[in-house]
Amino acid sequence: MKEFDLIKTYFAKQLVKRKDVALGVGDDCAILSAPENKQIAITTDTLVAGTHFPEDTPARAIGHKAVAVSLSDLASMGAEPLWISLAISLPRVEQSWIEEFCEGLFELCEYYNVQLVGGDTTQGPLTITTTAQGSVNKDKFLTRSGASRGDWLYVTGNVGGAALALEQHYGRLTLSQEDKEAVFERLNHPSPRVLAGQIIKDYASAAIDISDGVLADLTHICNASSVGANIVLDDMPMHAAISHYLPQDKAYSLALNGGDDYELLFAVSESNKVAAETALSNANIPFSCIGQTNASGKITTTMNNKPVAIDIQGYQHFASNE
Ligand SMILES: Nc1ncnc2c1ncn2[C@@H]1O[C@H](COP(=O)(O)OP(=O)(O)OP(=O)(O)O)[C@@H](O)[C@H]1O
Ligand SMILES: Cc1ncc(C[n+]2csc(CCOP(=O)(O)O)c2C)c(N)n1
Ligand SMILES: [Mg+2]
Repeated sequence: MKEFDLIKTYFAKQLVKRKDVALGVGDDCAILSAPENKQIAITTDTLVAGTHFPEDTPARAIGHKAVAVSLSDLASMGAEPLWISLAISLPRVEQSWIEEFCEGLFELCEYYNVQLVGGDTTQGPLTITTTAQGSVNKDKFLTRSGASRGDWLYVTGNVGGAALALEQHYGRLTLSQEDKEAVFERLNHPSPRVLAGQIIKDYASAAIDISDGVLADLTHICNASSVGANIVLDDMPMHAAISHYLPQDKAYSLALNGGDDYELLFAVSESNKVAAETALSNANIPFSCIGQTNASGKITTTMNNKPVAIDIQGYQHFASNE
């Protein structure tokens, strides 16, 4: 099967058909109708085999994750997902692999009514690049730069599960079968917090999605907002399996620096605190208040009201080049 047959057989066959897509897969460009009185949020992510997912990851999980990481970026800005494009480089055509990849990809697209509107198919090392587009009400979006001193900091869900899966993958820890299944689910099937993003856009002052690690992504908010922050480790929602394998200090270091959580980290002013918490609770979204921004210009961590030092070493490409 060659390039054009692949596109026709797999990528042009999606169930989602949006009215705002005048022209989808098949021409030089897609033609999309911008929603009235809205602005478009657009984000691009690349997943490289061996860098962003273990080489033996099931195709279905890779398809899922390719959509999830981009929708997670839209979620962090409070955007509603609309369209996605897919650039895929494949070493060879293995039809069963592509079928499963498309199942993972389209399942999440269908859930969020996102249409695949175009892309590019090439031969090469397994690499997937997604560009997702979403809409926000005019000038009503979240950024990293809106936090003020004294805002409360929150995280959705829990953190560290994916990082624990990678410890198993790289042979640094040996997990029980039950824990392995739970944490590989977190690594392979992250659920983008799209609904949470829609809710907090009315209450939060700043937000980011956690891809590099809570502390590294908090650094992005703090730098962009010119604030410091203190994180209360006692309140950090850690994945339950981590404490089975690591002493407390190593558990925090892994969970807060590992990344791949795809949860939202956001700031809320004192005056919006109750309303934000009520709205998230009403929507059954798990969240934890993990600290507060301040004027220190630094990020500090405390446990039992005492300072504890945790290195901030979020995921950075090219880190090993130095
Ligand atoms: N090659 C590039 N050209 C232009 N802009 C880029 C390029 N690479 C990254 N950026 C921009 O730099 C900013 C930070 O990128 P980064 O990929 O770290 O985003 P992120 O949201 O922190 O990561 P993630 O995609 O994992 O959530 C974004 O605005 C992104 O669009
Ligand atoms: C096999 C394997 N090794 C390591 C990791 C960890 N990892 C890779 S990229 C990244 C940050 C987000 O990427 P980006 O900044 O490119 O969006 C993280 C936490 C992984 N997922 N799979
Ligand atoms: Mg992001």
